[in-house]
Amino acid sequence: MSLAMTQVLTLLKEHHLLKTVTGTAPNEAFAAVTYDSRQVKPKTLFFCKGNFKPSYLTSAKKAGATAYVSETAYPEGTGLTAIIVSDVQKAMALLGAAFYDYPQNELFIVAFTGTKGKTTSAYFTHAILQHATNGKTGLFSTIDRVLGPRPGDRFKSHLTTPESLDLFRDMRTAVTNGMTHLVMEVSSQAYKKNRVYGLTFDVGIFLNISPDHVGPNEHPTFADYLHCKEQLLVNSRKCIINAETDHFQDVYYAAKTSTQPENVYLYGRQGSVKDIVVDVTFNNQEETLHESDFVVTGASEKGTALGMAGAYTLHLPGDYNESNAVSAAMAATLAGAKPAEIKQALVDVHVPGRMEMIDTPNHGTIYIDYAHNYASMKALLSFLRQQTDAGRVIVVVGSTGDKGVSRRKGFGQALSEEANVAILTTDDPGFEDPRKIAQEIDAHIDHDRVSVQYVMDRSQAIRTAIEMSRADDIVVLAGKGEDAYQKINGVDTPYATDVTVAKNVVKELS
Ligand SMILES: CC(=O)N[C@H]1[C@@H](OP(=O)(O)OP(=O)(O)OC[C@H]2O[C@@H](n3ccc(=O)[nH]c3=O)[C@H](O)[C@@H]2O)O[C@H](CO)[C@@H](O)[C@@H]1O[C@H](C)C(=O)N[C@@H](C)C(=O)N[C@H](CCC(=O)O)C(=O)O
Ligand SMILES: Nc1ncnc2c1ncn2[C@@H]1O[C@H](COP(=O)(O)OP(=O)(O)OP(=O)(O)O)[C@@H](O)[C@H]1O
Repeated sequence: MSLAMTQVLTLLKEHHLLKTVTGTAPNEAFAAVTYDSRQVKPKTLFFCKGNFKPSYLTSAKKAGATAYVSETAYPEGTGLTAIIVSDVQKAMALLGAAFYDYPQNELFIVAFTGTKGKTTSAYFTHAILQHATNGKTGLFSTIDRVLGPRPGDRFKSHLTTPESLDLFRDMRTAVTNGMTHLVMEVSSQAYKKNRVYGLTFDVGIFLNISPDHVGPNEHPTFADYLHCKEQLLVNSRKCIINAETDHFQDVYYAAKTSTQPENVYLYGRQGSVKDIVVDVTFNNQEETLHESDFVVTGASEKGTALGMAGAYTLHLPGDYNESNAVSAAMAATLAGAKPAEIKQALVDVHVPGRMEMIDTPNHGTIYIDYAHNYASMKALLSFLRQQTDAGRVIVVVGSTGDKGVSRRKGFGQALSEEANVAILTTDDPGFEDPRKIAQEIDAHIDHDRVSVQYVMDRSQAIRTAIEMSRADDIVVLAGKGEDAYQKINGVDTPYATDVTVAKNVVKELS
């Protein structure tokens, strides 16, 4: 991979990003691109972005960078070519795509956005397309990135949507490894920070939106959050929209600004959307705590033409997971999958930390789930409550520190509406006091309906919940999924995972 200076300047000029350039050498070319001084090699084009310190540029220069792209010129960069731009994140995305030689042109890309269900739906779609493409589908999810067929091609993700340079690098690796398709999650932050600037997706799916991610390090307002999410549809060739989403009209309008209506597909649960003509509907046939059977119907000419009508079984409980599965099936169909491949994948699929279930001989049934805001907690608990006749719903939950402060009120509300017992505990407290966070959740709990305990050691909280449960109770371990750490004072402190802790307790008790 390489990039010539002439190409850099042409691209930046074409996109009206170039402000000034000083010290260009004739025929200058780059052998590497990075935004991290610790990764610099000789002939690197270095990007100064975010919470950048000028000393990083000094380090980059020492390590062999020959030019830097930045919104400000730095004295520490004297001797390097200084490419000053109006938006470094956009510049980075454009130049990253060029450096890695536009890998997106060699992949069919399906991208999901939504407040809830991105990871689950991406996993479903990936599972279907793995069948359809004979193992040639990559995955960029919050949990992990899959760039090829070997175990070494799968690694943990740091961000839901990677920085643009990492994104294009990983796409290129996926192509080199023989991948023809890619399923990815696109967070609102990805658009806010221009990580996917310039990228057009083959299919973009909008799952839902609810209040979340508004705060100092994320979005200033809900309107900004919605706007960023809508950009996925503006930048997709074909769009799929959940007609049940809040702000549907805004979202549909955004899709139609750049996509012909015949390439916009709407879906919804039968009877749940009024005044909207959907293309695909689905209807539950049977739902248990283990799986659900549902039927998909083409509700318009366009929806029928997809050819995916029929009965499906999903081996993951939760009525909202049926909706996720339908979005995945539609996206996979547009990517070339057949109903038989969809059916097989939905039976086999496993999504780590989402609705994992542990049966106990004498205590309640335990669910480990990643629910970590009002919408997901409400969806999860109301589903489980409908499934249990006599038993109690016992929930172990905390809320993250330093971000998502509104989630604390949301948890209090959802617990008041659906739970019998809340064990408040620790969940990635960051630089905050976990007990204080728990008190903020507690302030919104209706104590006439819910009995509350504070057990700040998360493993101990899980033990308390399981020990107190009776056979017909449901125990929910919420918010951490399969996270194997707790973020405490800036350090990822190892944690055994909710699943492991729960399994150990169950073993001891049986
Ligand atoms: C607000 C935001 O987008 N922050 C991201 C951003 O931070 P930043 O650019 O300020 O980077 P930084 O780590 O502070 O460092 C500044 C720069 O100095 C460089 N550096 C640093 C040290 C050094 O020795 N040398 C050096 O050159 C760094 O590489 C970086 O380029 O770039 C970093 C990677 O370069 C990300 O890790 C970081 O995400 C933070 C950790 C984060 O938590 N982001 C969240 C809000 C996020 O993006 N979440 C969404 C999901 C949200 C959802 O669920 O919808 C996501 O897509 O993951
Ligand atoms: N369609 C949905 N509607 C409401 N809640 C959902 C939906 N899908 C999943 N959930 C709930 O949200 C939790 C997180 O799901 P998932 O990881 O798939 O979403 P996500 O969009 O990737 O979330 P995040 O952005 O927080 O990583 C699940 O564990 C479940 O409790």
